[in-house]
Amino acid sequence: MRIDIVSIFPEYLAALDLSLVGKARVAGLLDLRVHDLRDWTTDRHRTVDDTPFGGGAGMVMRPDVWGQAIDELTATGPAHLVVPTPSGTTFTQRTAEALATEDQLVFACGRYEGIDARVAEHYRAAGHRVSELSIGDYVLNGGEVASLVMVEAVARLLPGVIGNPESLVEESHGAAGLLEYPVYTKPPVWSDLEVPDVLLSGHHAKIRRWRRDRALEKTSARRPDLIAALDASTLDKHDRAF
Ligand SMILES: CN1CCN(Cc2ccc(Cn3ccc4ccc(-c5n[nH]c(N)c5C#N)cc43)cc2)CC1
Repeated sequence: MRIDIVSIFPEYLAALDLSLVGKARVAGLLDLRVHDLRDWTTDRHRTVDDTPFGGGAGMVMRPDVWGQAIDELTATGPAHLVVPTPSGTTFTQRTAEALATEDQLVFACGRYEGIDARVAEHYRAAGHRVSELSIGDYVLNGGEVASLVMVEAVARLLPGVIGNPESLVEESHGAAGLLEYPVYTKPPVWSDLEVPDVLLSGHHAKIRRWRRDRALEKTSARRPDLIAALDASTLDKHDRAF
Protein backbone atom coordinates (compact mmCIF):
# COMPACT_ATOMS: atom_id res chain seq x y z
CA MET A 1 0.00 0.00 0.00
CA ARG A 2 1.04 3.55 -0.74
CA ILE A 3 0.01 6.34 1.62
CA ASP A 4 0.56 10.03 0.84
CA ILE A 5 0.00 12.63 3.54
CA VAL A 6 -0.11 16.31 2.58
CA SER A 7 0.19 19.03 5.23
CA ILE A 8 1.56 22.55 5.79
CA PHE A 9 3.17 21.06 8.92
CA PRO A 10 4.86 17.90 7.54
CA GLU A 11 7.05 17.66 10.63
CA TYR A 12 3.85 16.86 12.58
CA LEU A 13 3.94 13.46 10.85
CA ALA A 14 7.48 12.61 12.02
CA ALA A 15 5.99 10.13 14.50
CA LEU A 16 5.33 7.84 11.54
CA ASP A 17 9.08 7.25 11.29
CA LEU A 18 8.95 5.47 14.65
CA SER A 19 7.91 2.09 16.04
CA LEU A 20 5.83 -0.37 14.01
CA VAL A 21 4.90 2.01 11.20
CA GLY A 22 8.51 3.16 10.90
CA LYS A 23 9.72 -0.44 10.78
CA ALA A 24 7.07 -1.33 8.18
CA ARG A 25 8.32 1.51 5.96
CA VAL A 26 11.93 0.35 6.27
CA ALA A 27 10.86 -3.23 5.52
CA GLY A 28 9.01 -2.12 2.41
CA LEU A 29 5.63 -3.25 3.78
CA LEU A 30 4.27 0.29 3.49
CA ASP A 31 5.21 3.06 1.04
CA LEU A 32 4.42 6.16 3.13
CA ARG A 33 5.29 9.63 1.82
CA VAL A 34 4.79 12.94 3.62
CA HIS A 35 4.53 16.14 1.56
CA ASP A 36 4.51 19.89 2.26
CA LEU A 37 1.46 21.46 0.59
CA ARG A 38 3.44 24.66 0.05
CA ASP A 39 5.58 22.79 -2.50
CA TRP A 40 2.62 23.21 -4.89
CA THR A 41 2.24 26.96 -4.42
CA THR A 42 3.43 29.32 -7.14
CA ASP A 43 3.52 32.72 -5.42
CA ARG A 44 6.53 34.11 -3.56
CA HIS A 45 4.67 33.97 -0.23
CA ARG A 46 3.71 30.31 -0.79
CA THR A 47 0.07 31.13 0.00
CA VAL A 48 -2.32 28.26 0.74
CA ASP A 49 -5.34 30.09 2.20
CA ASP A 50 -7.69 33.01 1.67
CA THR A 51 -10.73 34.67 3.22
CA PRO A 52 -14.04 32.77 3.19
CA PHE A 53 -16.73 33.67 0.64
CA GLY A 54 -19.86 34.70 2.55
CA GLY A 55 -17.77 36.19 5.34
CA GLY A 56 -17.05 34.71 8.76
CA ALA A 57 -14.02 34.26 10.93
CA GLY A 58 -10.79 32.61 9.90
CA MET A 59 -9.33 31.53 6.59
CA VAL A 60 -10.12 28.72 4.15
CA MET A 61 -7.56 26.59 2.27
CA ARG A 62 -7.49 27.28 -1.45
CA PRO A 63 -8.77 24.61 -3.87
CA ASP A 64 -6.22 25.39 -6.60
CA VAL A 65 -3.17 24.52 -4.50
CA TRP A 66 -4.82 21.34 -3.20
CA GLY A 67 -5.79 20.44 -6.75
CA GLN A 68 -2.21 20.69 -7.98
CA ALA A 69 -1.00 18.51 -5.12
CA ILE A 70 -3.68 15.81 -5.32
CA ASP A 71 -3.54 15.66 -9.14
CA GLU A 72 0.18 14.94 -8.97
CA LEU A 73 -0.10 12.39 -6.16
CA THR A 74 -2.95 10.46 -7.78
CA ALA A 75 -1.49 10.46 -11.30
CA THR A 76 -0.32 6.85 -11.09
CA GLY A 77 -3.70 5.25 -10.40
CA PRO A 78 -6.94 5.05 -8.42
CA ALA A 79 -6.41 6.60 -5.00
CA HIS A 80 -8.79 6.97 -2.07
CA LEU A 81 -8.77 10.59 -0.87
CA VAL A 82 -9.20 10.89 2.91
CA VAL A 83 -10.08 14.34 4.26
CA PRO A 84 -10.07 14.61 8.06
CA THR A 85 -12.72 17.11 9.19
CA PRO A 86 -14.75 17.78 12.34
CA SER A 87 -17.87 17.35 10.22
CA GLY A 88 -16.84 13.96 8.88
CA THR A 89 -18.26 10.47 9.26
CA THR A 90 -16.86 8.87 12.42
CA PHE A 91 -13.73 6.83 11.78
CA THR A 92 -14.08 3.35 13.31
CA GLN A 93 -12.25 0.02 13.17
CA ARG A 94 -14.56 -0.92 10.30
CA THR A 95 -13.40 2.21 8.45
CA ALA A 96 -9.76 1.21 9.06
CA GLU A 97 -10.44 -2.27 7.72
CA ALA A 98 -12.00 -0.86 4.55
CA LEU A 99 -9.17 1.64 3.98
CA ALA A 100 -6.59 -1.12 4.50
CA THR A 101 -7.83 -2.80 1.31
CA GLU A 102 -6.95 0.20 -0.90
CA ASP A 103 -3.87 0.42 -3.14
CA GLN A 104 -3.28 4.09 -2.35
CA LEU A 105 -4.58 6.51 0.28
CA VAL A 106 -4.03 10.28 0.07
CA PHE A 107 -4.62 12.16 3.34
CA ALA A 108 -5.34 15.88 2.90
CA CYS A 109 -4.56 17.58 6.22
CA GLY A 110 -6.49 20.82 6.42
CA ARG A 111 -5.83 23.75 8.72
CA TYR A 112 -7.57 27.08 9.45
CA GLU A 113 -11.34 26.64 8.92
CA GLY A 114 -10.81 23.74 6.58
CA ILE A 115 -10.36 23.02 2.87
CA ASP A 116 -12.55 24.58 0.15
CA ALA A 117 -15.51 22.18 -0.27
CA ARG A 118 -14.96 21.99 -4.04
CA VAL A 119 -11.84 19.85 -3.54
CA ALA A 120 -13.81 16.84 -2.26
CA GLU A 121 -16.55 17.56 -4.79
CA HIS A 122 -14.06 17.69 -7.69
CA TYR A 123 -12.37 14.38 -6.88
CA ARG A 124 -15.69 12.58 -6.32
CA ALA A 125 -16.82 13.83 -9.73
CA ALA A 126 -13.50 12.64 -11.20
CA GLY A 127 -14.29 9.12 -10.00
CA HIS A 128 -12.11 8.92 -6.91
CA ARG A 129 -13.37 7.48 -3.65
CA VAL A 130 -13.43 10.41 -1.19
CA SER A 131 -14.00 9.98 2.56
CA GLU A 132 -14.49 12.96 4.84
CA LEU A 133 -13.76 11.45 8.26
CA SER A 134 -13.70 12.56 11.89
CA ILE A 135 -11.84 10.74 14.66
CA GLY A 136 -14.25 11.95 17.33
CA ASP A 137 -16.54 14.60 18.78
CA TYR A 138 -13.94 17.12 19.89
CA VAL A 139 -12.24 19.97 18.06
CA LEU A 140 -8.65 19.81 16.84
CA ASN A 141 -6.65 22.54 15.09
CA GLY A 142 -6.03 20.59 11.91
CA GLY A 143 -6.04 17.23 10.20
CA GLU A 144 -2.52 16.06 11.10
CA VAL A 145 -3.31 14.38 14.45
CA ALA A 146 -6.36 12.71 12.91
CA SER A 147 -4.20 11.44 10.04
CA LEU A 148 -1.68 10.01 12.51
CA VAL A 149 -4.51 8.12 14.21
CA MET A 150 -6.00 6.81 11.00
CA VAL A 151 -2.68 5.86 9.39
CA GLU A 152 -1.65 3.88 12.48
CA ALA A 153 -5.03 2.11 12.65
CA VAL A 154 -4.79 1.19 8.94
CA ALA A 155 -1.07 0.33 8.82
CA ARG A 156 -1.28 -2.20 11.67
CA LEU A 157 -3.84 -4.17 9.63
CA LEU A 158 -1.46 -4.60 6.68
CA PRO A 159 0.18 -8.02 6.25
CA GLY A 160 3.45 -8.36 8.14
CA VAL A 161 3.22 -5.08 10.08
CA ILE A 162 2.08 -6.66 13.36
CA GLY A 163 4.45 -9.46 14.39
CA ASN A 164 1.67 -11.69 15.71
CA PRO A 165 -1.45 -11.52 13.49
CA GLU A 166 -3.27 -13.47 16.22
CA SER A 167 -3.38 -10.28 18.26
CA LEU A 168 -5.51 -8.64 15.58
CA VAL A 169 -8.22 -11.24 16.07
CA GLU A 170 -9.14 -10.57 19.70
CA GLU A 171 -8.90 -6.79 19.69
CA SER A 172 -11.29 -4.26 21.18
CA HIS A 173 -13.82 -3.20 18.60
CA GLY A 174 -12.62 -6.30 16.80
CA ALA A 175 -14.64 -9.09 15.24
CA ALA A 176 -16.52 -9.78 18.51
CA GLY A 177 -17.43 -6.09 18.78
CA LEU A 178 -16.67 -5.98 22.51
CA LEU A 179 -14.21 -3.90 24.55
CA GLU A 180 -11.11 -5.80 25.59
CA TYR A 181 -10.83 -7.81 28.80
CA PRO A 182 -8.32 -6.75 31.53
CA VAL A 183 -4.76 -8.02 31.04
CA TYR A 184 -2.16 -8.98 33.67
CA THR A 185 1.52 -9.96 33.82
CA LYS A 186 4.21 -10.64 36.44
CA PRO A 187 4.54 -10.15 39.37
CA PRO A 188 1.52 -12.24 40.52
CA VAL A 189 1.06 -9.85 43.47
CA TRP A 190 1.69 -6.09 43.17
CA SER A 191 0.62 -3.37 45.61
CA ASP A 192 -1.21 -6.12 47.59
CA LEU A 193 -3.27 -6.78 44.44
CA GLU A 194 -3.42 -10.31 43.07
CA VAL A 195 -3.91 -11.64 39.54
CA PRO A 196 -7.31 -13.41 39.18
CA ASP A 197 -6.80 -17.11 40.05
CA VAL A 198 -8.45 -18.36 36.86
CA LEU A 199 -5.62 -16.83 34.80
CA LEU A 200 -3.09 -18.91 36.75
CA SER A 201 -5.18 -22.11 36.46
CA GLY A 202 -4.06 -23.25 33.01
CA HIS A 203 -7.72 -24.15 32.33
CA HIS A 204 -8.05 -22.62 28.86
CA ALA A 205 -11.83 -22.99 28.52
CA LYS A 206 -12.37 -21.28 31.89
CA ILE A 207 -9.89 -18.55 30.94
CA ARG A 208 -11.72 -17.93 27.65
CA ARG A 209 -15.06 -17.75 29.50
CA TRP A 210 -13.63 -15.42 32.18
CA ARG A 211 -12.19 -13.10 29.52
CA ARG A 212 -15.46 -13.01 27.59
CA ASP A 213 -17.39 -12.28 30.79
CA ARG A 214 -15.06 -9.40 31.68
CA ALA A 215 -15.32 -8.04 28.12
CA LEU A 216 -19.13 -8.18 28.27
CA GLU A 217 -19.14 -6.57 31.72
CA LYS A 218 -16.90 -3.73 30.59
CA THR A 219 -18.77 -3.21 27.33
CA SER A 220 -22.18 -3.19 29.08
CA ALA A 221 -20.91 -0.62 31.58
CA ARG A 222 -18.99 1.68 29.22
CA ARG A 223 -20.39 1.15 25.75
CA PRO A 224 -23.98 -0.18 25.87
CA ASP A 225 -24.27 1.00 22.27
CA LEU A 226 -21.83 -1.74 21.23
CA ILE A 227 -23.94 -4.37 23.00
CA ALA A 228 -27.05 -3.12 21.23
CA ALA A 229 -25.21 -3.36 17.90
CA LEU A 230 -24.27 -7.02 18.38
CA ASP A 231 -26.45 -9.41 16.45
CA ALA A 232 -28.32 -12.12 18.36
CA SER A 233 -25.97 -14.87 17.18
CA THR A 234 -23.05 -13.20 18.95
CA LEU A 235 -24.67 -13.19 22.37
CA ASP A 236 -25.77 -16.46 23.96
CA LYS A 237 -28.13 -16.64 26.93
CA HIS A 238 -25.22 -16.70 29.40
CA ASP A 239 -23.98 -13.47 27.90
CA ARG A 240 -27.28 -11.75 28.44
CA ALA A 241 -26.71 -11.92 32.19
CA PHE A 242 -24.69 -8.67 31.97
C1 LIG B 1 -17.23 29.32 12.96
N1 LIG B 1 -16.95 27.91 13.24
C2 LIG B 1 -17.44 27.05 12.15
C3 LIG B 1 -17.12 25.59 12.43
N2 LIG B 1 -15.68 25.42 12.61
C4 LIG B 1 -15.42 24.01 12.86
C5 LIG B 1 -13.92 23.76 12.76
C6 LIG B 1 -13.31 23.79 11.51
C7 LIG B 1 -11.93 23.55 11.42
C8 LIG B 1 -11.20 23.30 12.55
C9 LIG B 1 -9.73 23.08 12.47
N3 LIG B 1 -9.43 22.09 11.42
C10 LIG B 1 -8.96 22.40 10.20
C11 LIG B 1 -8.82 21.21 9.49
C12 LIG B 1 -9.23 20.13 10.32
C13 LIG B 1 -9.32 18.75 10.15
C14 LIG B 1 -9.81 17.98 11.18
C15 LIG B 1 -10.23 18.56 12.38
C16 LIG B 1 -10.84 17.75 13.45
N4 LIG B 1 -11.28 18.29 14.61
N5 LIG B 1 -11.82 17.32 15.36
C17 LIG B 1 -11.76 16.14 14.71
N6 LIG B 1 -12.22 14.93 15.19
C18 LIG B 1 -11.13 16.38 13.49
C19 LIG B 1 -10.86 15.33 12.55
N7 LIG B 1 -10.67 14.43 11.86
C20 LIG B 1 -10.12 19.96 12.57
C21 LIG B 1 -9.62 20.74 11.53
C22 LIG B 1 -11.81 23.29 13.80
C23 LIG B 1 -13.18 23.50 13.89
C24 LIG B 1 -15.15 26.27 13.68
C25 LIG B 1 -15.49 27.71 13.44
